Amino acid sequence: MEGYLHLSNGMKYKGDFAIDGKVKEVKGEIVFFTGMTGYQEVLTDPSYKDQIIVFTYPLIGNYGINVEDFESKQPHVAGVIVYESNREAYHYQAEYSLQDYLNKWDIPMLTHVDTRSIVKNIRQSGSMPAVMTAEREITSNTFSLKEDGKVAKVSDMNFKTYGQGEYHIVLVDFGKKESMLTALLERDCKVTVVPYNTEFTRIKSMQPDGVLLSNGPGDPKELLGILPTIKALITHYPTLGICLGHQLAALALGAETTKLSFGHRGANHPVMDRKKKRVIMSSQNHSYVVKEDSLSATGCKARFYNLHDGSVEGLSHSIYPLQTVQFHPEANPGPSEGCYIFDEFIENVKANNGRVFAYA
Ligand SMILES: NC(=O)CC[C@H](N)C(=O)O
Repeated sequence: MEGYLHLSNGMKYKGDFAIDGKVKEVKGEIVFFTGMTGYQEVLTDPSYKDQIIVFTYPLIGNYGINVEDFESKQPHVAGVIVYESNREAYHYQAEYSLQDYLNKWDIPMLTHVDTRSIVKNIRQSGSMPAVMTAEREITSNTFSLKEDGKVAKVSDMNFKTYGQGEYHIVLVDFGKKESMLTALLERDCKVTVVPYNTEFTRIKSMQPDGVLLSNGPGDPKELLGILPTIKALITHYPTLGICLGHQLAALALGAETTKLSFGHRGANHPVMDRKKKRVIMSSQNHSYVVKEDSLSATGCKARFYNLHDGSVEGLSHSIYPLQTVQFHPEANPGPSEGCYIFDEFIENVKANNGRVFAYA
């Protein structure tokens, strides 16, 4: 069925909705992902909450959707744009085709649009509001987006403990990917997942050996209210911050964040680790970055850099056992070359030996 993608800069693309019935109109910030595979993990990564995602690889869906590679219980994107999508799934583990899976969750997919042209547009105008609809013409006020409150929508508000490992890690859930939990469970941890707004005293009463601040959707500055808790955690426990968790740790220590024009979303972003003097390929999904020139009074130093644009990709701290990364060391999708960050975190946890420190 004929359909349209409208961008707020005035561009319009005609395509086919991959659905037989009625088309649902959706709007969201439009972003693009450059990996050739990994669409299942992308769709179910809560950091993509309410975004419209363009997959740049021209054939998406050929291995279907399986039950093992979900990063959360449901897809979070508002809509999907691909050049061509397989109607059938060709993989022994496939439980659904991509189209059936998206239909099940009432998420529209527009196909046979010129995805290269869309991406060029996003690269020029930046990520922007977009509308997917059956309507050829829309009014400009259709583009107004409500972008706040996404973390509250995706954070699990229940407290749950997983595993029986030696090290007790509290994972603060801003919209976590399952792979982060798995990475800890594989490293002899018991993990308690707590809601994003859990108070410091409650976490302290759980006697953690370390804290993981997870990834999550939206602008980190929306969460200014919880920065005192983040600072208290960083100054009491070995802490690892990933993506949104990295941005929140930086803000809590007095640094600044800013929004990139069109962000980094893909599975082959080269990152320099200045400590190890090596380059790793990384999986990425973010719009915001920590500003390097805001680090001077924070005690943080940029350890990792993105080799495409020089932006900060991770921090270390001169006093606290704090590590943060903007990229995704848990991979899924993408390379796991950065997974040594989890090993370093566990080393910090071991070295601290259950001590509750309290730096001034
Ligand atoms: N994956 C993430 O945690 C993303 C962090 C933040 N929402 C950003 O876009 O920069």
